Amino acid sequence: MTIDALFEASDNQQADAALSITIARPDDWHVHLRDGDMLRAVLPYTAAQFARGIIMPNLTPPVASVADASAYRSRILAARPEGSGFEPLMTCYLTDLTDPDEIERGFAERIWIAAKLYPAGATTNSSHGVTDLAKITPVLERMEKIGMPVLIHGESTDPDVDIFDREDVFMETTLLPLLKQHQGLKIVVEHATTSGTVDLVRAHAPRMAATITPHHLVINRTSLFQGGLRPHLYCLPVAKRESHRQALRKAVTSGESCFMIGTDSAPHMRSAKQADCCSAGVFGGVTALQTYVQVFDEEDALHHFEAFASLNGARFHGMEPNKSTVTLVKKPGIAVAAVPIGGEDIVVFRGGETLPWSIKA
Ligand SMILES: NC(=O)N[C@@H](CC(=O)O)C(=O)O
Ligand SMILES: [Zn+2]
Ligand SMILES: [Zn+2]
Repeated sequence: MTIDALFEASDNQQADAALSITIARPDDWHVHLRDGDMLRAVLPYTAAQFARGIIMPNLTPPVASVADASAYRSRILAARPEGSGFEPLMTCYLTDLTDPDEIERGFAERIWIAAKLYPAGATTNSSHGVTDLAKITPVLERMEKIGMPVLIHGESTDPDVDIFDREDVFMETTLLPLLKQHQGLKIVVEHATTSGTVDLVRAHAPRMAATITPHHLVINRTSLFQGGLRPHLYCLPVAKRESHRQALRKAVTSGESCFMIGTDSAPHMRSAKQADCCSAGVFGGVTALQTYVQVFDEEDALHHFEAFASLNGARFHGMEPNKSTVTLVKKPGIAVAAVPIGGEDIVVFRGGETLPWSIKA
């Protein structure tokens, strides 16, 4: 990693010094690429930022077998822009009916590298998720045995639990017992949003880790209501109060190896967001690295950026960091405001805004 003053000729031909940082190319350990036209529209943005990505399996129907995952992987590879070496890392969607032998076969054949646990009804396309953890005990035992991580959307699905408490309640009522029951199981808490969650993850590292999104580092729950209701900032888990955002910023910039990038870039058509019942998901893939590096800069922690962005996730998943690099420059840039699909579009998180950091072309 190098942190430098980069000299570039500016418009008026004077040499301006801009802060820059060069790191091993990052990976995105949690991304939704969808399928079909949407896949083809959004993949180039993720492939421009990241070398590899853990692809979420919540399609309809879900990616729940070796054959499904293998076919989906081929569709992603076929949708890559020309010359892109982006590598999709597949996951299996756990259901009440998941077969431990199928799980092991996909892992042994390197078709998938992890399984995704959605409590049924917790989030977008989770209706086929697990209704009761007891139903997948043999699956989790097998995963523990073969060293295959489970990636968890950690929110309680009890309708009586306040939406802002669902993550903490899940950790208390479901994750703690799970940790006890499966003491060797590797667990990633996806899109952590509370101070309680990051503390829990720290306490159980290194077999436990967490992904943290760019949006949860820059918005809090008040942002959702800034001047009116902001559907494009609505995702699950919903953004929490400011003290939690501060705890997340501390966690990612701390240098601790249990925290890694996971954009949770989750595209939905504008019409699905600006609707009577807005779909959950923030499309952050286009501005992810610009946002993350800005946070590290603001927290005076650029020296810890490469660990979070490019090393911690690879180490957790037993992979080498990428050999290629990316350079980010503290030079204002404007990302596209929306990505068109057919006659419609998908609104980009922080798109159209002037961001203080850019990716060097
Ligand atoms: N994060 C979200 O709000 N939505 C995700 C699902 C998920 O990751 O929970 C999606 O698929 O749209
Ligand atoms: Zn989720
Ligand atoms: Zn997600």
